[in-house]
Amino acid sequence: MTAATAGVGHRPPVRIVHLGLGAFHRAHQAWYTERTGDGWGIAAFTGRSPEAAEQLAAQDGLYTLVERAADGDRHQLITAVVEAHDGADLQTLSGLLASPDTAVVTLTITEAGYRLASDSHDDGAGPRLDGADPLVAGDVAALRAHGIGGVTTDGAGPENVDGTRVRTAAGRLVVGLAARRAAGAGPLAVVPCDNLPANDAAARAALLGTARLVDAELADWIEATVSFVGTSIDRITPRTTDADRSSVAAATGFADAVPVVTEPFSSWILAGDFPAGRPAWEHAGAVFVRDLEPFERRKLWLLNGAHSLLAYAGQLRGHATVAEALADPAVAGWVEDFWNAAERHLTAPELDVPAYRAALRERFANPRIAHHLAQIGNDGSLKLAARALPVYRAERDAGRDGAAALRPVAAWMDQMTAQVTAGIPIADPSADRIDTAVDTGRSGTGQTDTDQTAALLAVVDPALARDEQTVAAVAALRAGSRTTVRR
Ligand SMILES: NC(=O)c1ccc[n+]([C@@H]2O[C@H](COP(=O)([O-])OP(=O)(O)OC[C@H]3O[C@@H](n4cnc5c(N)ncnc54)[C@H](O)[C@@H]3O)[C@@H](O)[C@H]2O)c1
Ligand SMILES: O=P(O)(O)OC[C@@H](O)[C@@H](O)[C@H](O)[C@H](O)CO
Repeated sequence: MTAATAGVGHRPPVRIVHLGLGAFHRAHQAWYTERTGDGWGIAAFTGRSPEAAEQLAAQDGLYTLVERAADGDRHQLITAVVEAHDGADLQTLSGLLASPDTAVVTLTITEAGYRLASDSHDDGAGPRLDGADPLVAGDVAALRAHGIGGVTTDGAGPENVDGTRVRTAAGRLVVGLAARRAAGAGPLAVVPCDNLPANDAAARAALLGTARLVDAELADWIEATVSFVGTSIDRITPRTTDADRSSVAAATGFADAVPVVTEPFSSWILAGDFPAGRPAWEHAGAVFVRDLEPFERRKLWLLNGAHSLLAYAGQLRGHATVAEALADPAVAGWVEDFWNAAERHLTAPELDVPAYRAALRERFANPRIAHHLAQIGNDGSLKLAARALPVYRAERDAGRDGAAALRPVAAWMDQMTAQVTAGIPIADPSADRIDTAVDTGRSGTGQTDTDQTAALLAVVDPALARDEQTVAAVAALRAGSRTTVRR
């Protein structure tokens, strides 16, 4: 499929730069921008490998979005992504950010992509860049050695000591924003669209943290000029499969290498300033609010928290997808218990939690969306801290035991233990620490299951791991569920 074969004429100019060209960006921000129809084009960069950009560029950025409802598929051609590039192409990124036409930078780089210190939430001071992270340290060293403006016209530029380009999203943005500053192109808005609390603060911490380690003047300029917009983003979008590609080809007649399959539901709630303008996303259903936090909590706790519970408890009970796990009465009961606990702390009337829960039951049960538990279970050490433990803390503060909110954590521990034991790789930035923690409880070490529970909890939340009552409660849940696990 190309623009010519698809009958697509004039394409809009680039006004949005996106980092993290994955399925979700194409199902969500690109879809909203397309629906708005006011002529904003997107230049999207991959995160870690050029493949997705090469595939999309070969189709002139065009792809099919499949809205997969319980009763059928609806196909739509998306034209809003007008350029697709390898994320390592700093020259193109710098050129686009140096243009005053570019007004917005969106991000879907995963929670792990922000490279934040895992104990950030302990001191209450907000998110903080992990300067000791090897990728961050490598980028900082490269940028110091070569200079931020060292991107040459042939695309060569600041390279890490091992010869690879700047690799973190924040490092790349720092290079691009230096070019923008030098060109006098003015302010812009950074709009993170990843599932983490206060994602505006996370993006700010990553970007300013990196800039401060490299060039204090540039950091001051970013602080004064760049706006960080908080978002709550929602649209269940599983990884595209070969079967999806075949069904799209059969339905549309186009051999699309990178279609995206998503649910009909979509939500985008935003709070913050757009100093250089933005598409009228509200015309496509986005909602702009002053206070994002209640909406963000509702989504992260009820949807993503339940997803994590389903991912670990579901896999332990032999299920592969969300719909399958939810059809298991034991798992569904644990989800309802978790939601009951969370709902007690989601009291703003505009949240309408009963309706939100009813919609979630229906969305999760969509039998035609095969959302794999293994994909959702990735990076659990980061996700649980934001999606389950805040509910536990709120319950404890209210004088209750909060056990229902510890179940996702207990299930994660059992799933991690099962994976390590079976030699199944763990996709998590703390995989090595998880491995070591699982070993804590092995026979012959003289340590107990409780020691293992404490060691695993320390990977997720070091402060809670020092609380004996919490460790005992998680250990009790693990012991209780082992008797019901079907292998
Ligand atoms: N898929 C969904 O249902 C959904 C819904 C809401 C929000 N999100 C958010 O979007 C993110 C991406 O989801 P997706 O479905 O597009 O996944 P995906 O695997 O299709 O794409 C992930 C993208 O992030 C990039 N990336 C991965 N790790 C990175 C890193 N460490 N640094 C920089 N970039 C990195 C990848 O290269 C890729 O471009 C999620 O992690 C989540 O925060 C996803
Ligand atoms: O995308 P993640 O990895 O942050 O979380 C996995 C899922 O819970 C998530 O993708 C949801 O499907 C999504 O947040 C729905 O809007």
